[in-house]
Amino acid sequence: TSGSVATSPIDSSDDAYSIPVSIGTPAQVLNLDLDTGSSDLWVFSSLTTASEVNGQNIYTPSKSSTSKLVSGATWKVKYGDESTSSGVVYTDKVTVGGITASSQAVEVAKTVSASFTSNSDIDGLIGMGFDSLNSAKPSAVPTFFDNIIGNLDSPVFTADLKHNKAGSYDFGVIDSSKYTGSLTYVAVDTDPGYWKFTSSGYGIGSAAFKSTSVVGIADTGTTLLYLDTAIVKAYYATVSGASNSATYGGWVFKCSATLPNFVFGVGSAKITIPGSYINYSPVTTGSSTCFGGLQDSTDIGINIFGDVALKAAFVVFDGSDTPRLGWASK
Ligand SMILES: Cc1nn(C)c(C)c1CC(=O)Nc1ccccn1
Repeated sequence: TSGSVATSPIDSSDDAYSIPVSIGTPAQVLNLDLDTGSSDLWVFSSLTTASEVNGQNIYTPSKSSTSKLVSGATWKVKYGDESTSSGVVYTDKVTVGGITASSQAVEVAKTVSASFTSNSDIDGLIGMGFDSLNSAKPSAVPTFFDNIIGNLDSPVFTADLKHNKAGSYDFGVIDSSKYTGSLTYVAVDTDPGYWKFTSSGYGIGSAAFKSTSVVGIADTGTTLLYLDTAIVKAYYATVSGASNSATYGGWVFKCSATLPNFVFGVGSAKITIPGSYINYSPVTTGSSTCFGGLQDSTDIGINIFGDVALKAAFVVFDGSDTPRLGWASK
């Protein structure tokens, strides 16, 4: 089988991209953030502390004839930005893009942290990382990709994220109409569980491409592009008035600034991120100071090719016995 689901940015800053996911019988449709940087499928639910629910769609297991409690199982996930959620585990039927996992572990939240409560556009996450990142106890539960991969025509899913418009995630098929040129594949290191790869270098504006290994993760669940200090400083050195602001916790500049393109290498291929994608958003609504879409990864401890980078490319997440990433321009 193969399938495709539209994915839409949740706001004008492309802060996250959601997909409709059907859970249970009859179907309860929730808008989940497909996240290649984590491996828990968790949802706002009828069990979530009422004061922590703020407009999200919820999954009510008791209303589904196919839900089953996984006795004794709990989960607690903590993301790099310190956001958290935790709860218990059910299995139920889950359908994405016409593809069904008949007994998918659905991690039902009993509590979520403030940043999830305040985002009414996201009803949970669907993790598409490797099982080692799954937080369920006493044992990890399989991801949606784990559960469908054996039925897919090809053991892959692809990401075609776009700026300010709907894109798509495809499962089991590589749609060559969605990219230009050819795909360049690079090896993935699945330790500790991310889609971790090595970029072959970078270029800033019209400057010469710098061949250098940049290890990072392809992470659809992270908004921005986070890279090493030297690269980030070199980039913002070309933006007059840019500064690394303690107030705002990162690089800022005048919203009227013209930003250079940023190129990153994948093998011999090059992906160009338009400078406009790096003008992420005003620091506060209406401000003339804007926060950069490229930020320093030092405090994170790993480079993250988040949505700012991914939306400039067509990306194949190849889950074959030797996982790899395919990259193409579009
Ligand atoms: C690792 C990291 N440090 N910092 C500052 C950020 C933003 C990250 C990435 C991150 O937290 N991503 C995330 C958050 C919630 C849900 C899914 N992914």
